[in-house]
Formats: sequence, structure tokens, C-alpha cells
Amino acid sequence: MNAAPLVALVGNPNAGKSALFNALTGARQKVGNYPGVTVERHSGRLVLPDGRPVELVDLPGAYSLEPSSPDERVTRDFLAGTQAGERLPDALVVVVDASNLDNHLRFTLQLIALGLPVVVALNMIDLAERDGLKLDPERLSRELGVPVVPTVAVRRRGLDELRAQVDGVLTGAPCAKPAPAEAEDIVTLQRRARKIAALATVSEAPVRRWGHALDSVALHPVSGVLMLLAILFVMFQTVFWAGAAPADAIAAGFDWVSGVVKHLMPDSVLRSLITDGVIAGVGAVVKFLPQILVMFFFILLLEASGYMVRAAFLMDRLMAHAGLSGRAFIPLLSSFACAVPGIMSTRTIDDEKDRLTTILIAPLMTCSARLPVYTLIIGAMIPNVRVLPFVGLQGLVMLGLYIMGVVGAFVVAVVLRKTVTQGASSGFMMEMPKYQLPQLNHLAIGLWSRAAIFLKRAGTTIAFTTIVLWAMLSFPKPPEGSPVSPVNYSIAGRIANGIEPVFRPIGFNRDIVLALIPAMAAREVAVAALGTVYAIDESGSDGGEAQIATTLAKRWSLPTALAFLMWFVFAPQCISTIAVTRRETNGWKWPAFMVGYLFALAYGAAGATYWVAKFFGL
Ligand SMILES: Nc1nc2c(ncn2[C@@H]2O[C@H](COP(=O)(O)OP(=O)(O)OP(=O)(O)O)[C@@H](O)[C@H]2O)c(=O)[nH]1
Ligand SMILES: [Mg+2]
Repeated sequence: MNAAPLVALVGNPNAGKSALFNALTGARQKVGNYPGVTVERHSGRLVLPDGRPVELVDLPGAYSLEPSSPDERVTRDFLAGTQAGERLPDALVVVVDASNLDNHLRFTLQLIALGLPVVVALNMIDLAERDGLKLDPERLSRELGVPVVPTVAVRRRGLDELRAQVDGVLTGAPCAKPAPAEAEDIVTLQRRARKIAALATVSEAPVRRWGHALDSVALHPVSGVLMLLAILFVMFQTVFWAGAAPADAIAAGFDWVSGVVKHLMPDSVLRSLITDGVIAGVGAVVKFLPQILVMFFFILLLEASGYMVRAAFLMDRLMAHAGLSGRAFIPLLSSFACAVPGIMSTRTIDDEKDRLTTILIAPLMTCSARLPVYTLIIGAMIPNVRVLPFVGLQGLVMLGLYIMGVVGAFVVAVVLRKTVTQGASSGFMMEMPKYQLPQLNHLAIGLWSRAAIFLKRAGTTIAFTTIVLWAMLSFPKPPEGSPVSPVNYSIAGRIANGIEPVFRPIGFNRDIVLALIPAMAAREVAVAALGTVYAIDESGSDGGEAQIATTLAKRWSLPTALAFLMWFVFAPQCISTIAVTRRETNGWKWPAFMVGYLFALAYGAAGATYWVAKFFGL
């Protein structure tokens, strides 16, 4: 006798399902396990107003029907009727948090579209009222097309009404089912949820209202993308505008130290090591600390204010076009700081192919190590002019390079998804956080830790590589009166001259080849290397660090500089990234593939840039 209808409690995590389950079933509960997984199955007996029993199951909370954990998978399978040993439920009680309505309605809409009889428990009404939010349950019921019962699970409020409505949907003639909606993408779903939530809202406190008003701009497919671009635009303009003066001050400081050392020490190999090697190399990199901090200030600000997750929502549709999971957004976003943590955080993507695609394109996100390279070349080669009153050309070029990386990543993802990592992508569900004023001390701590990481790199990897490079650039010394320059005579110079023909077709000169090889240790080393090369090469002149830019402008043509920038957009110039890819993919196959395709891309893009620029007579 298995006559008792089966009803499931379902909803977002923390909606109050278990509280409601306890209130509805009291002591009549059973705890078991779903076969094959360590997920508990809670069921109990609910008694309808006329005394008939119903089996009530409390499902694990989920954000969507696309599972990202074993718990969510149980919920999905249960609702699809494919969970082993379970039958399809006869009705659902969807529990939503009234104070967080638009977020929770998203899943509700998906659940209603399943076509099972549904009653919505509008739970936590007490918290909503405390927050100054007044809702109209009848209006909500009309918009959703299902009964809505306000409840306060912890105070046992609304339980009788809920039982009556469950009875109603179980016994009532099966109403015309809503046409099972097409699997909607997250942005559309979110927009519908927000609209319904707005219609069901009678009044709300001003703070909540502003948040909603902001969201209607920030999440709109057109105005939202414009807003995102505007924010990025301001960010890059500020990097140049606010970073330039302190950068010059730091460079002047290193020059001063170098001058003092030159004054105190007689001309010797040791003095050259200190001034041309360590000070010129490390100084060339440390100079970019202000710019990096400005950039991280923006990123931390956007994260802390609650905007970043919204940007993720906005990007989801685009990501889906590229065959990427929305979950790839956060790893890709952190790759803007550094691809290493970005690649490690792909562990949250449970589909293997999704994850692999994300790992393979993560190095295309412009990491902060490229910033010194970009800033140096742009500062030296792109005129500091205003295109419009507030729009500097240098900032625009920088934004362009970042966009180039992103566009490149999308194109690569599309290609990979059609070839080596075929498969479908899954959607993205997350709770939308409230907008918040960022806390200054959190920002300060965040900035401090970035600065520490950067300076530590400058003091270790970069200093070490620079010293090795200095040695290879300084020895052997040309004999007195030799017409060959010291750099060309050195080991490094000879190696670079040997490799240079490979890069000549894409417009690279020997200096670039010299900079690229040690830059495999860390991208910033390219800047340090140029600093050291020019310090040794121009040792006749004062050779100060601030002069790299002048030397560059003198020695490089604009097409060469642009090709060099392009190279850095695409090239896998970083050993740590390759190492972490090997670790995360358990083998050499994928890192080898990644390095191969990125070098090919970099070579092609740099070459194309060089020749197009030459063609236009730049
Ligand atoms: N003020 C108030 N608190 C509630 C209400 N319903 C539940 N809570 C509290 O909200 C918290 C989360 O409730 P749960 O019942 O554990 O939520 P859940 O939906 O089962 O969460 P998961 O099992 O994680 O999906 C608990 O601390 C409850 O006491 C309510 O109506 N009003
Ligand atoms: Mg629970």
C-alpha cells in the first residue's frame, strides 16, 4: 500500500526548507541515504486537513537544475524521476526566501517549468518585513501561475494554509500545465525573476530600491555591457594617469641609488653587477608597482562592492556562445591577476572538458605581469596625446590589448570546443550579493598583499634572472678597441643573434630576443632585461634606468613595438603557468598543446601586426 502521495520540498540553499519540513512533519521523520552517495534522505509524514497522509521529502538546496555538487545532483535526479529507487513526486513545495526574492525566483521559474503541481511557500516573511519589504503574495501567485503561501517556518506561521494548498494541488484537476519553457539562459531567467519580484513588491526600503535600480542597468544586456566597458575604460585611463608620477619618482629613486653606488665604488665588475644588473633590472620592474596597485584597487573595489558577480552574470550568455561554462568566469577573472591561481580555481568546474577548455585559455587573460611590459612599451612608443578631452591614447591602447586577449580567448574556446574538447556547456547559478560600500581596511589589506607578492617576485625571481642575464651579457668582454659592442660580444648576445633570424620575419630585433628568453621565468623580466641590456650597451652614457624609454624610442620602430605588444598578448611567456597546467591536467600532453598553440598564435599575431603596421607606413 503505497497510496500516500509524494511531495518534495525544494528551493535554494538556506530558504528554510528543513525548518519548514520539521514544522510540517514534527516527530514523524525518517532519515536514510540516497544509494551511492553520501547525501541524506529526509522524509516524513505530513497530514492533510482531511487526515490523509502525504510523504514529504526535504531535498538538498540547489541553485538550479544544473548540478555542481552531489547534493544538487540528487535534487536534479529526484525532480527528473531518475533518482534510483525514487518515483517522480506528485507535487512540489518550492520554498523561497521572501527577503531575497529575485534570486530565489530564478530557480522557482525553472521548477515551475518542469510541469509538476507546485505550491510556493513564501518563507521568511518576518525577515522581509524587518528589512522594510512589503510583498503581495496574491500578485506573485498570479504572475507565477501557482498558489503562493506566506510562511514563517520557525514560528509555524502559514502552515495550515500551506497544507490546504498542497491538498488543493494534489486533488485539484491538473491545471493546464505551463508550456515547458525552453531552457532559458541565466540572463533571461534572471530578468524574468527580477520583473516578477518587482511586480510582487508593494513597497521597500530605499536602500533595496536603489540596488534594484542599479541592477536594472548593470544586468541589462546592452546597458550592462556598456557599463562594464566604461568601468574598464576608467580603470585603464587611471592606471596611466595616477600611476605615472609615482612611477617616475620610483625610477628617479633607483637612479639616485645607482648614482650613489657609482660615486662610492671604483669602476669594476662588481659595480656593474650592482648598477647594471640588480638596480637597473629590479628598478625597471619595481617602477610599475603604482600602476599595478591602481589596477588592483579597482579590481578589489569591484569585488567588494558586489559588482563582480553581476559582471559574471552579464558575461554568462557570451560565455555560452563560446561553449564555456559560466563557472569559468571566476577562474578566468582571477587570471587577470595571474593565470596560476586562475588555473587552480578551475577545480570548481566539474565537467572535465569544460575545465580543460578553461585551463587552456586562462593564459590569454592579461595577467598583471604583462602590465610593466605594456606600460613600458606604450609609454615609450605611443604618443601621450588626448583623443578626446578625457581620453588618452595610451590608456586606449592598453584597453585594446586587454580586449584583444579576451577576444582571442573566446575565439580559441570556440575552436577548441569544436575540436579537441568537444562537449556541451552548462549554465551558471550563484546568489547575487547585495551591493555594499567596500570597507577601506579590507581594500588596504588586499592591496598590501598584492604589493608584497609583487615586490617579493622582484626581489627573488626577477633579481635572480637579471643577475644571470647580466653575467651572460657581460662576459666574455670584447678586447680593447674591438669594433663589436659589449652586448654583441657576450654569450647572451651571441645566442640572441643566433636566434634572431627566426624572429626577424615578425619584425623583432636582437634586443627583443634578448628580453624574451629570460622572460620565460616571469613576464616582467622582459622589462628588467631591457633595462640591463641598455644599461650595459649604453654604459658610455649615464645609462640611468629612466632612460630605457628614451633608448627604446630611439632604437625601435613603431611596427616593431606593436608586434612586441602583440606577442605578449598571446605568448605563453611564463614557466609557472606551464607547470601548474601540468599539475592540474596530470601530464605533459595539455601543457605541450597549450604552449604550442600559444606560441603559434603569438608568432602569427605579432607578424600580422608588424606587416600591417608597416603597410600603413607607421
Ligand atoms: N527568521 C526566520 N528564519 C528562518 C525561517 N525559516 C528558516 N529560518 C532560518 O533560516 C536558516 C536556514 O534554514 P534551513 O531550514 O536550514 O534552510 P534549508 O533550506 O533547509 O537550507 P539547506 O538545507 O542548506 O538547503 C535556519 O537558521 C532557520 O532557522 C523564517 O521563516 N524566518
Ligand atoms: Mg536543509
